[in-house]
Amino acid sequence: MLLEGAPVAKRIYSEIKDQMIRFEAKKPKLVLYCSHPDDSTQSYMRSIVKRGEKLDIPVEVIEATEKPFEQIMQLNEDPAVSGIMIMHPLKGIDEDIVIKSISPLKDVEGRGPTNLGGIVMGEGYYAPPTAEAVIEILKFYNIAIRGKDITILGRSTTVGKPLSLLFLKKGIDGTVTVCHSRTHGIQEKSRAADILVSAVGKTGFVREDWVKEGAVVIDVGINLVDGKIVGDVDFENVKEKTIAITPVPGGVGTVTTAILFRHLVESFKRILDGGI
Ligand SMILES: Nc1nc(=O)c2c([nH]1)NC[C@@H]1CN(c3ccc(C(=O)N[C@@H](CCC(=O)O)C(=O)O)cc3)C=[N+]21
Repeated sequence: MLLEGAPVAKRIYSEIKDQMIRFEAKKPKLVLYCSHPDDSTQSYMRSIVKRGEKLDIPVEVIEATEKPFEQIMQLNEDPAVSGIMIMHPLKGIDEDIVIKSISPLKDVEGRGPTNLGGIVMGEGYYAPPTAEAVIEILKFYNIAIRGKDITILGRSTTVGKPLSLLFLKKGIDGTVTVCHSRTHGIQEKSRAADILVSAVGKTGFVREDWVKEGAVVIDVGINLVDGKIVGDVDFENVKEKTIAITPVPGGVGTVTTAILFRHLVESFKRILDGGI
């Protein structure tokens, strides 16, 4: 089975549109805060802006000045702003400090300590959209997670670490192994997985001999090769061994953007309800 992101994203966007109707004239706004964005960041920003146009949701790009802290405080206090994304990397600015200064209510990418900590406690506002997209896809296609052996390749703050905690949540109940560059026997640990998630950022990282027969493979990798997007998984060879696999492009990435906008609308509702 090919786990395409489009039908998952479509359902999320239709839920968003239903909610937008109820808001009438009022609208959420997303701010993309950047400093000299690189090619890959610019391409992501363009695709978010385009999606905003489709949904009739304003997306504003703001360039960092020499006073980032003041800028973020102003965005935190502005009731017209529902969500703030700090585009990575922020060149010439300490990104960690800027991230920590976003109001947790507007941190729609779940990058700050309050939202990240919330995942451990099981009651966070926003989990990182890419991590959430993985769970969303598995649920959409009715792939059982409870009690399964899951191996995650990569321990990033945006995917590997938060995703491991989402898999551990009560009601999801996976058993997780997280591998990284210092892991011994990474191939064996990958081969042991019922569900293998790759979030490494290296083309061709997962080969067919890394995958158990009948496994589910989720490719989170977004690698630019000759201007084209390619995942971490050697798709053509690996797919023969799987019962289900995500394509790149058209898989997890498609759902990520949808979840980002879902968080934005949630934030808008919270702020309307006086949650700010
Ligand atoms: N705060 C922050 N969050 C990020 O998530 C983030 C970032 N900064 N900085 C840059 C990197 C790079 N990145 C991309 C994501 C999607 C595409 C992309 O091309 N996506 C396709 C779909 C890809 C697919 O279908 O798999 C699209 O949106 O149409 C490119 C690049 C995000 N990043």
